[in-house]
Amino acid sequence: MTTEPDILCTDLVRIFTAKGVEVQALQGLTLRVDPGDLVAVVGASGSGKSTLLSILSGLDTPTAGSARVAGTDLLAMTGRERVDYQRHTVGFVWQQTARNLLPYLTAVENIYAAMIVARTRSRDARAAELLDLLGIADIADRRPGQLSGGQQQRVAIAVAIANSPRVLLADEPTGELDEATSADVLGAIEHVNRELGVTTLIVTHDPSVSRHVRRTVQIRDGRTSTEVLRRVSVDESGREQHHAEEFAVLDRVGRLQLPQDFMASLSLRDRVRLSLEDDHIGVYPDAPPVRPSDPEEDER
Ligand SMILES: Nc1ncnc2c1ncn2[C@@H]1O[C@H](COP(=O)(O)OP(=O)(O)OP(=O)(O)O)[C@@H](O)[C@H]1O
Repeated sequence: MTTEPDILCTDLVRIFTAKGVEVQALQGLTLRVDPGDLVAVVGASGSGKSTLLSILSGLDTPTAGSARVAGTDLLAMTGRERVDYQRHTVGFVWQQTARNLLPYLTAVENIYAAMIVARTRSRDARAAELLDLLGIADIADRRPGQLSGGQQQRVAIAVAIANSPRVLLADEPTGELDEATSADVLGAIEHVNRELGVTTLIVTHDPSVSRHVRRTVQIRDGRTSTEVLRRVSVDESGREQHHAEEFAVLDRVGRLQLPQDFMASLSLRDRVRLSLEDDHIGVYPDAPPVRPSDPEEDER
């Protein structure tokens, strides 16, 4: 039996029209994230990462395609369902602290505020659990302005998961932090994912995020292009071995993006030759390679 994914985007298209010019921010993006997964979506500026997150968080709707999160069809939500979805099904951590936390409330009051709005019960027990999980009990009574950037993001994570969402979405959660603090905040997200099993998607332009997640999905030109999967195995002498394998993403109709360095090294462009072999598909430059002429062949 296959479980239903917590995030399933199929052929997602988002076109913006600005001053009569159309921009295709997403061009048929396909993405599947299983329950409990921790996935990073990386890509260059303008590749469509924020557009994807706006759709998944219910702030924007796609032009075409389908998107389901934890069983909710994001294209068919009523206004009321959208509010419920944002309060109970997904939690968000944004790059800017001002968007995550209310500046006039303390850390623990911010956590309570999220629970009060969603009418969550057993608030005292939940708040204590979150302070402990995120290691922020000692700063619970400070306001955001009295916290470091890393502490603010830890509080933001606690607020985002206060109502036990199925999915946690983070948009550049380390965008304003230095390297060491970024690693600390990503470690906190990893810890929450492991302890609570909340399905987590982190969108970032920072490739170093891949050290903290099992799966890194690359977006190029509004489509998922490649994926790196990491796993750890233990060898005979008990040593941990880290493995990373890169895959191209194949969509429903068979489209894939070849990695740019592969294309450059074989000068692949416009058109390629394909051949079906027993266990793989060969991709060759359009023009056959020029071989030195065979004298015997020439005589015939
Ligand atoms: N509201 C909008 N109106 C017009 N064009 C938009 C709008 N939002 C995004 N775009 C365009 O869509 C494309 C994808 O933008 P998006 O913000 O999703 O990329 P990104 O990968 O998140 O980039 P960054 O890392 O710089 O935030 C860009 O070309 C952008 O200019």
